[in-house]
Amino acid sequence: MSPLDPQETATAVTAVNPVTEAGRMAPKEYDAVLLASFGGPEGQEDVIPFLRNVTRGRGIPDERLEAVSHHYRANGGISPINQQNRALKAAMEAELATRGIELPVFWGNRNWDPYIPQTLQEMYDAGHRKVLMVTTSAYSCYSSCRQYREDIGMALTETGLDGKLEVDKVRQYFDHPGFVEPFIEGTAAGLADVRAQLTAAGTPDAPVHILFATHSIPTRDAEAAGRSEGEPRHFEEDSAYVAQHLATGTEVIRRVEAETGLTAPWSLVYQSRSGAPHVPWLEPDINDAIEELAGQGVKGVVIVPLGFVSDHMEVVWDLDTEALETCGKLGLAATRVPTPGTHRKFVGGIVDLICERTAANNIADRPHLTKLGPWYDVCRPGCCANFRGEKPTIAGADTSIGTGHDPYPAATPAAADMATPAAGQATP
Ligand SMILES: CC1=C(CCC(=O)O)c2cc3nc(cc4[nH]c(cc5[nH]c(cc1n2)c(C)c5CCC(=O)O)c(CCC(=O)O)c4C)C(CCC(=O)O)=C3C
Ligand SMILES: [Fe+2]
Repeated sequence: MSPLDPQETATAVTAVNPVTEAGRMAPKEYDAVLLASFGGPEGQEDVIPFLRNVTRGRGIPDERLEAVSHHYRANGGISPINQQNRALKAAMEAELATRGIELPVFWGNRNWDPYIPQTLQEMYDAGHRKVLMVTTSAYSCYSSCRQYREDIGMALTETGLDGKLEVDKVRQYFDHPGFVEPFIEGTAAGLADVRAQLTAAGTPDAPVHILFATHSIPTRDAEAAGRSEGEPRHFEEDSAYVAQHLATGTEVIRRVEAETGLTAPWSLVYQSRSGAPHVPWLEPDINDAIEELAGQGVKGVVIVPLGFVSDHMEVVWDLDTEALETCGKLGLAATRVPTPGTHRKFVGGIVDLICERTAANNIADRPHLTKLGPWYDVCRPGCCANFRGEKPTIAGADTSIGTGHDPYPAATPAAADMATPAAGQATP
């Protein structure tokens, strides 16, 4: 339940969507785009240095890192993510050129070459001064939002570019049609595929279940996701991260049924949990959910990697290897739906997200498919908190690094009830 007094909530709800003028930046003449991503190793010799980068500052011994490297080791030490980002960058360049927009795209990673500080330096040396960052993370949480903003803040500090180079970021795009529509297409095709597998097996009417899969995160991070200091709004699920996934999943199901007549019960499940066992992370794990569904008589599963932008290691290993193996072991028909990747609609959507920041527009007109959006250009104070200590951070109301002005009006934004309906959601 919400920590808010229900009465207070009821009177405070002035709009379903709290993203009014607050949290939006004025249009700006950006002169370059930064595609920022996670990065991944490109050979066996990169694996441990990469994992040291991911876990930097936590003093994790190499033996422990070796233990979590098996999926990279099994794939020749190569993560698919860098190739996918090279392809996404090329597709963004082509789409910008088609629209006659002269904005060069640069690429930088948080954890592997090309690293963000060197890319920012390269951008500055090429004469760029106003940079708009697009990240390969769609939702709100520390790992997908604030950590990118911190890494830019630290890169500006370490390169001495703070005050010389402005870096802003596009909003979290979990409910942008460019991100969601490829999943709608994929889920429709996946349902048809699993139904066809069951028909071929002589059980055309057997129960099927849709699993929306996303990265598990510590519950403490989930609770801090998208939540700002002192703002009296709440999410029914106590987490913007969870609420955003449920709202997006709800919309995928609605559209698939409207467009194809196909549907099935669904749930949100989590994958790729790491960290100490006593620290609570979001559950259920996808493999546990699949076992439970099989126990309830489900015969087919459609796995939708709703939390991810490309078919990187967490998708090809944790879903295609582990989760599909779990399905195979239990005799379930199964398929894994593609991520947006370089889908025409996703690339077009990314360019739309860039364009909405360069020209004046009304917030209400910004594309968004759930009542949680459109998300903020500038995070509110404390949003997606880092419990490991403050760092210089861009694109937030609680920082001045990297941006030209404070976009916040004096008045605080109206409170709003951000609870999402989880209609149709079944618990496996
Ligand atoms: C929410 C989220 C996303 C989705 C949003 C987004 O896409 O950004 C994501 C993506 C990714 N996570 C990735 C890889 C890793 N994540 C790790 C560890 C962690 N992730 C976390 C969260 C997330 N992670 C968390 C809370 C941790 C533990 C704490 C920490 O260590 O910060 C570790 C350390 C080893 C381990 O703990 O297993 C690795 C190697 C790769 C690259 C894949 C490739 O190479 O193709 C990608 C795209
Ligand atoms: Fe991760």
